[in-house]
Amino acid sequence: MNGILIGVQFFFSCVIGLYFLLQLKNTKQTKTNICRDSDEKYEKMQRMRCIRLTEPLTEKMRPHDEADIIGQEDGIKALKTALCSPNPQHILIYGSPGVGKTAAARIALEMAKQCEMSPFNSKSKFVEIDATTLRFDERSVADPLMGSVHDPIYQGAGAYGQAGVPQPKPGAVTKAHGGVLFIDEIGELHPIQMNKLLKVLEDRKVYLESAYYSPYDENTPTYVHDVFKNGLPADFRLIGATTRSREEIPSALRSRCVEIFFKDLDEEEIMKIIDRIIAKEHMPIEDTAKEMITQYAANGRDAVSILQTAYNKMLYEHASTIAKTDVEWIVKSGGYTPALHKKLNTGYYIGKVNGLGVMGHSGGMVLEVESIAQKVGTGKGKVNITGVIEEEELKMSTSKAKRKSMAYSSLENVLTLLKVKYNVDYEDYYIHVNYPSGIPVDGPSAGITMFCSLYSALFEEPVPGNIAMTGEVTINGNVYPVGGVSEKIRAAKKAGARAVIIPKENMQETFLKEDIEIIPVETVTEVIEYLWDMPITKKAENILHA
Ligand SMILES: Nc1ncnc2c1ncn2[C@@H]1O[C@H](COP(=O)(O)OP(=O)(O)OP(=O)(O)O)[C@@H](O)[C@H]1O
Repeated sequence: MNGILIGVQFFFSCVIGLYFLLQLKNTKQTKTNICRDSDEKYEKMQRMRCIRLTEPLTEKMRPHDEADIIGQEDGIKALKTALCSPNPQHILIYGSPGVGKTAAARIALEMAKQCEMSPFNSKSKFVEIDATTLRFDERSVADPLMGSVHDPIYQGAGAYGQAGVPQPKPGAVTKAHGGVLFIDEIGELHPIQMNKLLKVLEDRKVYLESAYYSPYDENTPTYVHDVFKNGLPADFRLIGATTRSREEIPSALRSRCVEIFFKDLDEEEIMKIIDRIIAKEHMPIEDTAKEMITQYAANGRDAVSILQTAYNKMLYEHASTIAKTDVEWIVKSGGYTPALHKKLNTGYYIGKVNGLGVMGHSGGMVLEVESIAQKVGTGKGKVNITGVIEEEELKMSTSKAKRKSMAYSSLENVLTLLKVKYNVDYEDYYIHVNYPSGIPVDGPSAGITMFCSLYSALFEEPVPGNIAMTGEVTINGNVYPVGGVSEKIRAAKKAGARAVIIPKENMQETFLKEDIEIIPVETVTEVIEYLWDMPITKKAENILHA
């Protein structure tokens, strides 16, 4: 009996021994396979690292210091003011694509690092992230912005996974600790991500959560306990860039940031960007080709890209210089459209006046208005207006409302003013006011232009073609202040205006240094006196009773 038992025991011992021997062999085999696979992949990666294409021109020509950024002097000054101080502020940059927002933000941090009183130092990082690539994940399994926790259920057989310990993964807010977090297209952040970001800006740390974490678990390393107890550090300054308008950005974010506007680049500025590249890269190019690029490039990135294609074409065709025909071919095949830059002329026109407007990020622009007025008999008149927005939809937090466009209301105000103060009964006239630019006009600032245009048409008073104006007109003939006057003055100057009429309340000391005559006015009477150099009532009476 004993012999049988010993035999059975021996048999099972052999089976168990064999089992473990096989397991050991398998493990060794798997390890060998993994090592072989890893070696092959490592070698492949090293081979890939040896392959390098040449650096694209856009990378090579990335601005490296303040002087390299063209046309954004005001924006850079504002960035420096906000960042180079003992107490740097969060910043929001508005502007069209490719006008230097990212480049300026990078340079601003470098400048702040040189600043003695700045809390930034040589180790301060610039962490760049694009909000359009940040997917919102309700379970926060992977959150590259805030950071996430890899719970044991997702970790598989890793060391933390086997020990059942949740593993914190820092996000961009922690990686940017002590430096700048740059979020491109910040307006595209999901509202929940935006709220989380606002909380981090306030706490200057980020708290992570996990159902797998237990403060009493002795297996959990001290680092993980510390993260769950005290949060991950996230003390950074935010620079958000957006191509959206101010109204589209949540006010909670805006109120925590300094808002800076980057303007669109004009032909002269695009030319400076081109000249900088040509000088650095020693590119041979015809002057007419350069001029054509400035007409078609909507921003700095476009200019660099057109130039690079033209240069490649020249090399490919073994030509000796970039010709205008090369650029013509590129703009045609690339579907580029030319930018319209209105130039004023010095003639005198009846019914034609230069107004000024502000469009999105493009800054100020000259908007022409033309009017005709024909007497058609008592009560037989008609008033037409074209080229303006007729109706506007207003979105309020709880409801939507429609209202007549401000340009429409301006026309009604002007007609009332002409009737009451200047005895012009518009019901007796066929009147047509037109904004020919193709850009729908809205806003009260069209008032003064409409008034002068109609006045000129009614009283046949020619208006100088090199004067521009902006201002709201009331039914009593007062000129009220409007927005965007600095941009409008800049646009008038660029268009070659001799003088700009603005509301007196908008007048600033800095305008006196501008290389253009600024005429501040409080009433339309002052405008008329300036334009036609004689007291209005007398002249109007002369014409009306002729
Ligand atoms: N104002 C400028 N001065 C000089 N170069 C510029 C300017 N704007 C753009 N560029 C050129 O275009 C490239 C792209 O600019 P950048 O990425 O800074 O633009 P951005 O405004 O951040 O655009 P996006 O909103 O598309 O990210 C730069 O590397 C530079 O070569």
